[in-house]
Amino acid sequence: MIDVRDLVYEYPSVRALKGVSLTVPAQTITALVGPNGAGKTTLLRCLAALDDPYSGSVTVGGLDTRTDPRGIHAMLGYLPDFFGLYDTLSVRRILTYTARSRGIGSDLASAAVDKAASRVGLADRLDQRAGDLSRGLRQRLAIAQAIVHEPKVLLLDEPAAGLDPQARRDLSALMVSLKDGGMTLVVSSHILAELEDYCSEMIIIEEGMIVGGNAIKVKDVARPRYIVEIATARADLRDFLDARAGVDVIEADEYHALITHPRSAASRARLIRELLGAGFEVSSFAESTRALEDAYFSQVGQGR
Ligand SMILES: Nc1ncnc2c1ncn2[C@@H]1O[C@H](COP(=O)(O)OP(=O)(O)OP(=O)(O)O)[C@@H](O)[C@H]1O
Repeated sequence: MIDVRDLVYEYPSVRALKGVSLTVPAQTITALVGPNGAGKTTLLRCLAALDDPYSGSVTVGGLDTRTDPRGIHAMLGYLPDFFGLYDTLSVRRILTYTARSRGIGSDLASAAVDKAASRVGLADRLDQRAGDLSRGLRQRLAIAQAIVHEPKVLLLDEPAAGLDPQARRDLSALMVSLKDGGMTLVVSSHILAELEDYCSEMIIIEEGMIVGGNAIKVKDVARPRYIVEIATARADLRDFLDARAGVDVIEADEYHALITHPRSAASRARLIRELLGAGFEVSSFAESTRALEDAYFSQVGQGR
């Protein structure tokens, strides 16, 4: 659905994107993560055809951002990291205004408003003033604005920032339901721990480049990640694991290793037996519940 090739973007004083290439499959949720200043917002703005690249190309649904920005605006919704709402207006009026400014005719606007409000769970608040909504509901209203024209692609820049845990959980469920309804979502976030609740791919960006060159599959059900810990240091832990069939070592030091391994109790038991047989004092062998964070921290900062 989205295809980015060798994208370079420059502000007057800084090259913010240094040759980014990526693809985003249709009807998926891709998380865009990385440290402050990595280039996430710049990339999202280029995907949304709001900024023109210095070189390279971006296509969304087969349209090129340079040659058909308006076509892309029609098929795409964008929630910026800082958004404003007309606090004195009702939810209905705000959404109606957005629908009309998106070119939806007056005869269809009311149905579009009702649909967008109900998709984000605001159907019973249409007559409430935006200024009276909680932060979580304001975020939902801003997302409703971004989807009122039923885009195929939705870009969300830090949508979870400042939300409490319940509102973040609701937001995750909302994103999944939008994806299930056919949308393709790209979401930038700093909150790694919750990405696994909703996204299927993670792209790490650092200093304007995609780390590792590829998206990371968030949930690989067949090959989960395990953390192996040993009580006494062994410099050969990585080499030993590397040599085992079916094991991929993501990171390792003398005391622990993060590995991927087939989800089979028998093969896990065999690996533990082999470790013990080779004199490794295994103190723990557990599935990593923070697989994304592990993957993120094993990748970010390596190039420095
Ligand atoms: N309008 C601008 N003018 C000049 N430089 C900018 C501008 N906007 C961003 N930059 C610079 O471009 C780089 C990428 O910024 P960007 O906002 O895309 O990063 P980010 O990953 O979204 O950061 P954050 O997580 O803090 O929002 C940074 O070095 C930033 O200082």
